[in-house]
Amino acid sequence: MPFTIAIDGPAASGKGTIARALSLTFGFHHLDTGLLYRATGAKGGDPVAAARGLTPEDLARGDLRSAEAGQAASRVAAIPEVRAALVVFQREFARREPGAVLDGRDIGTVICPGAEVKLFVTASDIVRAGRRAAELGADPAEMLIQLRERDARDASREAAPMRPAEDALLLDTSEMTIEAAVASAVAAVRVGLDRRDGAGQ
Ligand SMILES: Nc1ncnc2c1ncn2[C@@H]1O[C@H](COP(=O)(O)OP(=O)(O)O)[C@@H](O)[C@H]1O
Ligand SMILES: Nc1ccn([C@@H]2O[C@H](COP(=O)(O)OP(=O)(O)O)[C@@H](O)[C@H]2O)c(=O)n1
Repeated sequence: MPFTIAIDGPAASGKGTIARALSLTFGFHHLDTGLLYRATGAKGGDPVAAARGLTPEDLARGDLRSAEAGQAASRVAAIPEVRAALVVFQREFARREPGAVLDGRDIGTVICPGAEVKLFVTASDIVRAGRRAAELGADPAEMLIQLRERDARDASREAAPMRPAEDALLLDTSEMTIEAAVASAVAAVRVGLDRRDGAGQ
């Protein structure tokens, strides 16, 4: 049986860092679902057609990590038909053997409500803006304005708004090192794996 880990949370909270570490630790596949929205926004033109026609080359573009691509992603991500076009690919990915880690905004609530482990990763907006500014070489104050705008849009949209699933474990990394945050996530996944293995016996 495949094992699915859903990781959601606001911008620059550490989702991708944790997801990559879990995929390495457990040998699971990893999908950064934000890239699907970033690539859709970066294509330009009709966003619904862009989402329906996404190719591996679109996802490999070098400019998808920029702050501008993040803002464009958040705008197209509010369109229900864009989200609908990306559901099947994500759900199929989530069932890959031996397991999969998906990170985004609606993984635990909409894409994989039955995921074996769900984490909602947060950090204060000032900490997140500082981390993203350091990563991109940008101004922290400007980054804070952008992250707040994007988080507000992501949380208030009607289609699959960003929110923790009821059964998600909340992980506030504001005062955690990467190592500590990863260790907490690894421990949560071990509990989930033990539960699955126990139930299967
Ligand atoms: N616990 C942490 N402490 C310090 N820096 C972190 C921590 N978690 C992530 N980072 C750094 O913050 C930035 C954003 O992390 P990332 O995993 O890309 O977030 P997300 O996927 O949620 O946008 C990266 O530069 C990453 O190295
Ligand atoms: N599952 C997802 C993933 C991303 N997104 C959207 O895509 C944008 C970019 O996501 P991302 O995960 O790459 O952004 P960061 O958290 O890395 O800054 C988000 O602001 C959301 O608007 C979404 O709506 N649903």
